[in-house]
Amino acid sequence: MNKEQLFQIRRDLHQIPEPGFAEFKTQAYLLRYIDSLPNEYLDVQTWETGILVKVNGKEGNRTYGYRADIDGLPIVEQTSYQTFRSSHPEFMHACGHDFHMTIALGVLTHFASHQPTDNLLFIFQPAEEGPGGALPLLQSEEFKHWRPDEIFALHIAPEYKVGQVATKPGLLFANTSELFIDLKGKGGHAAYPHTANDMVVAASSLVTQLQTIVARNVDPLDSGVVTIGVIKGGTKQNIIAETARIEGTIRSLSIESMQRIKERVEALVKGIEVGYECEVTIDYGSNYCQVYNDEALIADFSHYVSEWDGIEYIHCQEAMTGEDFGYFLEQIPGFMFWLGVDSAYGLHDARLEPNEEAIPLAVSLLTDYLTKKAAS
Ligand SMILES: CC(=O)N[C@@H](CCC[C@H](N)C(=O)O)C(=O)O
Repeated sequence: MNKEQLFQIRRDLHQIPEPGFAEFKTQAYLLRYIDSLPNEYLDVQTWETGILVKVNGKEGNRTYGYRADIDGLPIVEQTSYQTFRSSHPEFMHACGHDFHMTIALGVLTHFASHQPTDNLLFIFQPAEEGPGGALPLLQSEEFKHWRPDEIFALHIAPEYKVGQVATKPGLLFANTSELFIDLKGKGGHAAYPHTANDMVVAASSLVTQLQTIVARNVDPLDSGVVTIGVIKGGTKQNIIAETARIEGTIRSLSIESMQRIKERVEALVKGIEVGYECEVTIDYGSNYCQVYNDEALIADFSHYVSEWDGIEYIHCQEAMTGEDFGYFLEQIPGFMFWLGVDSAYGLHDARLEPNEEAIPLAVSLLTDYLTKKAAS
């Protein structure tokens, strides 16, 4: 498959970003492409809006899994793309899942006509950005039936150059928990604040207090994040808001800090209830466990990458990003790595423009890596 074909696939997918578990057009596109491949060695199953493709090896003693996530983000695209901008105005592939899928299809295309010795499993997984497709997929009969012995995945990294690959043994990504807080008070006329109970004021105070948790309650030698991405409340400038909602995410490197942060959120919320005479409910949404790379497999992969012409291997630090791929790694030995795509704008930025040259490079690297793995 040449690089223009890969770029075209990426651009097609870029135009149809969809929410988690609603990746209908994406699934249809992927299935159409997979159906067009030689199918002598392939078996295909769908699971929800995801797809599992098994390449049956000549001997098939082991199975190596490669996972690509397929959902988009609720971001209004602001890239300079003229011809392949998102056709879903409120959604964008701003986390590189269009790259992840294209690379998986590129590698799959090779193995559809070059039968490996062992089996390969390509996993197109929904809902990585939330509520999380990995855990229910792992529990599904479809996955159990083809469960791999080893598994890996990549994530694009705007901060690295094309040709750089970065990862580390052990902890790579943080534990995460979503955070949704609903506040209910008493609405009223803007001119009579003493008769009402203003949830805009209560929510504002809570957001400020939440920012003290990492600074004052998390061990400075550990790491934590409390980010509030959304604050909503009120209906009109001269009406006191009866309700407000705060949406955010909590991150920690250790499980103990996650527990501690949640205890502090709950304590601060109790204070708001008393102080502002309102009712507050907390919902932690979906939680992802850490991404923990298998040490022996990273030693093997880093050695392999370092020997590969045109790729620089970087031993990176852990990051506070989250990934439900961590659930695969809890059960199956494997690893995740960053793939450099050299964008001036980062992940979850409406202007993210990853360099497409990273796609053919990753396809060659992984095709070669899997050829060696599945033949050894
Ligand atoms: C790689 C990446 O950006 N992953 C997302 C995962 C989201 C987890 C969950 N929805 C949350 O917000 O806690 C990330 O934001 O790190």
